[in-house]
Amino acid sequence: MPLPVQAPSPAPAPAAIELIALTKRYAEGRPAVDAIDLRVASGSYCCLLGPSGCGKSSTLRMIAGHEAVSSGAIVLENREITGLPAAARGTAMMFQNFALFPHLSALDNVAFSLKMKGLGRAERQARARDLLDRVAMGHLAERKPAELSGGQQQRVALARALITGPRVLLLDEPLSALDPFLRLQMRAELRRWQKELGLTFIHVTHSQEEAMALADTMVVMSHGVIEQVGSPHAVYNRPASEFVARFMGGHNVIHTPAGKVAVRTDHLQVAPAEADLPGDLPRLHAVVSDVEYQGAYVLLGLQEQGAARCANAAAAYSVLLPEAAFLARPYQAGQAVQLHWTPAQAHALGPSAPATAQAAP
Ligand SMILES: Nc1ncnc2c1ncn2[C@@H]1O[C@H](COP(=O)(O)OP(=O)(O)OP(=O)(O)O)[C@@H](O)[C@H]1O
Repeated sequence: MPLPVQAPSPAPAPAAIELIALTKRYAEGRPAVDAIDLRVASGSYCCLLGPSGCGKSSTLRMIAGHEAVSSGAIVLENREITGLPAAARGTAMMFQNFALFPHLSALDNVAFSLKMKGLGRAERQARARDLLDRVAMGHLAERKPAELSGGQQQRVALARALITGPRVLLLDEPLSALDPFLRLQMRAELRRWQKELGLTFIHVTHSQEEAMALADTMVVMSHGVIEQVGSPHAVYNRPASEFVARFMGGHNVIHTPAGKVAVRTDHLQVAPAEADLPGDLPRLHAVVSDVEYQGAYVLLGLQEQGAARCANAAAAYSVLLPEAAFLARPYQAGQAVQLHWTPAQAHALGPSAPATAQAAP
C-alpha cells in the first residue's frame, strides 16, 4: 500500500525585520528595551502595543536609525542594518504630528528627500506627483500643510515617507493627532494602503483597539520586554499573562485553586444568589456594584462578596450582558449574585515575562 504523501509544511514567511537581543539603555539600571527578540514577517502589518514607557517608541526609533542601539542587532531582509545611518537602511518613518515643512507645498514636502539626494527638479516633481496621485492627493499638490485637513496631511506624510522606496514603513502613533471620527477613517486607509503597497508596516500605538483593528501581528510590551506576540484573535482569546489580560481589557482575572484564569466579560455568566447551579460549575459569590447601560450591551460591575469596598474602588469583575438578556432578567446595584463559567471559557494565565515580574513599580 502506498504511504500517504505528507503535504510539505509551508515555509515560514521571510522576515522583513529581525530584532536580536535588541537593547536600549539610556541610564544606569534597568534598560528601556531589554534584549528583545522579534521576527516581523515580510508584507505584514505589525503593531507594537503597550502602556506609556514600555519601550515601544525606543524600539521603533532604533529600527529607524534615530536612536543608537546599546546592544543586539537589527536585520532587514537578511542585511544587518544596526549601525547604518537612517537614510541607508531601507526604512522610512511617519511621525505622530506628520512633521511636514509648513512653508513647503504638499508636492515639495514629498519631493524634499529626492532634492537632498541630488535629483533634478523635473524628475523629483514627477515622482512626487505620482505618489500624491496614489494617495488621492494629486489635486491638492500645491497646497501648504496648514491648508489641508488632518487626514489630507496624513496622506502627504505617507507619500513623503514612501518616496525613498522603503521596504519597511515605521509609524509612530500616526493616528493620535486626529479627531476620533477621522481616526477611524484613516485607520481603514492605513490598512488598505499597506495591503495595496505590499510593504511591511510597523506601527506603534498605545491603543488596544487600534492594534486589534490593524495588525496581522500584535506585539504586547511591558517594562522593556515582550509579553506576547500573536494575531489579535490569539492575543485576545489566549492572553499569555495577567498583564496581557488586564491590558487588553474585556477579561476578568479570577483566582482559582488551580491558579489564575482569564474569563472574558462576555463569557462570564451571572445568576441570582439563590439560583440552583449544577454542582460542578466553578463559581464565586459577588455583589453587583454598578450597572452601566451601553446600548446593545449592559455592563455589570461586581465586587467579591465580603470584600471591603471603598467609594472609588474599581469593580473587581465585569459581566457584559446583551441588552435583551439584561431586560429579561435585570440586576441592580447591591444585589447578591453568583458568577459562573465553564472550564472551556477559562484560560489559564502564565507568569508575566521574567523582566516584568521583577519590575520596579
Ligand atoms: N531620550 C531618552 N533619554 C532618557 N530616557 C528615555 C529617553 N527616551 C525614552 N526614555 C525612557 O525610556 C523608557 C521607554 O520610553 P519609550 O518612549 O520607548 O516608551 P513608549 O512605550 O514609547 O512610551 P510612550 O507611549 O509614552 O511614548 C521610558 O522610561 C522613558 O522615560
